[in-house]
Amino acid sequence: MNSSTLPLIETRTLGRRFGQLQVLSGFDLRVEAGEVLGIIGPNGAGKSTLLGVLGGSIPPSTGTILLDGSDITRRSSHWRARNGVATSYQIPRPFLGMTVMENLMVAATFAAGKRGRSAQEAALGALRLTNLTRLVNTEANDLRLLDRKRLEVARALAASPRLLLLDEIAGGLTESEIPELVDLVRTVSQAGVTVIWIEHVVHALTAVATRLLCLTYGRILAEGDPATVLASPEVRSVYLGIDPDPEDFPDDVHGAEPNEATDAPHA
Ligand SMILES: Nc1ncnc2c1ncn2[C@@H]1O[C@H](COP(=O)(O)OP(=O)(O)OP(=O)(O)O)[C@@H](O)[C@H]1O
Repeated sequence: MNSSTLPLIETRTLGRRFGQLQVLSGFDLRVEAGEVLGIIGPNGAGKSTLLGVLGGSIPPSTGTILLDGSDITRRSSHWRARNGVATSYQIPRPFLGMTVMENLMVAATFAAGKRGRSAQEAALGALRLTNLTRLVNTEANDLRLLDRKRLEVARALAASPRLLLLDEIAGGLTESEIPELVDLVRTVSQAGVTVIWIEHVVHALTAVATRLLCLTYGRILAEGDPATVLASPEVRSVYLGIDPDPEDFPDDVHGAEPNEATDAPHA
């Protein structure tokens, strides 16, 4: 088959069970190169499990994962990091006593398996993309949270990924910092990296996502363009905690956040 017709990543009947709990079930996903796919869903919907399965830290119980058409289901997270799939987590875990550049060199060398000049170029590229050049000699310990988040994304980018998985990276940021984070994700996307971003800060996702998917009980409740997904009665009810009757709630829901009164998550 012509590789240009293949999605960058695809899952077929993916499932993951923890004991008696079926967290993901019959999960089929196709993500094309260049997309920014946003994923929302209530607490416990299976979002982080899905990201872990895609990134290789959680083996699936059933199903298949294809990267560019090749089966990577049994490949480790280490292998995936070196072959185009990188993950950035909510809680930054840099080496606190090292500078920004040292952290990126470690990521490029050990996580990505690059050497010498290639490692240095990857680290410098990640620095530029994440706007951290000004802080190159600052110890991670001294970075404010937003810059630690940048560094976390930069460490993932040092592996030169084609697919970047973002797990609730807006967590802990102030409302005024969110636009900068959105700009960061947009810049990464414009550099040619495909992004899958799980997030509870819905307006951050809608600012940059080309497609939104709402997960509940490990299944797709709705997917499509962000405005349509957020307007869907099921998503309004299950995730946003809004009465599905649009007559009662005519306001635009683009800025809506999950309703804390439901089992929906924190913003
Ligand atoms: N290692 C594990 N062992 C047992 N159960 C787990 C494990 N990891 C996740 N679960 C359970 O699987 C379900 C889905 O968890 P997951 O973290 O994927 O949800 P989520 O949608 O990311 O939730 P949140 O929005 O709260 O982060 C939850 O009920 C969780 O308790």
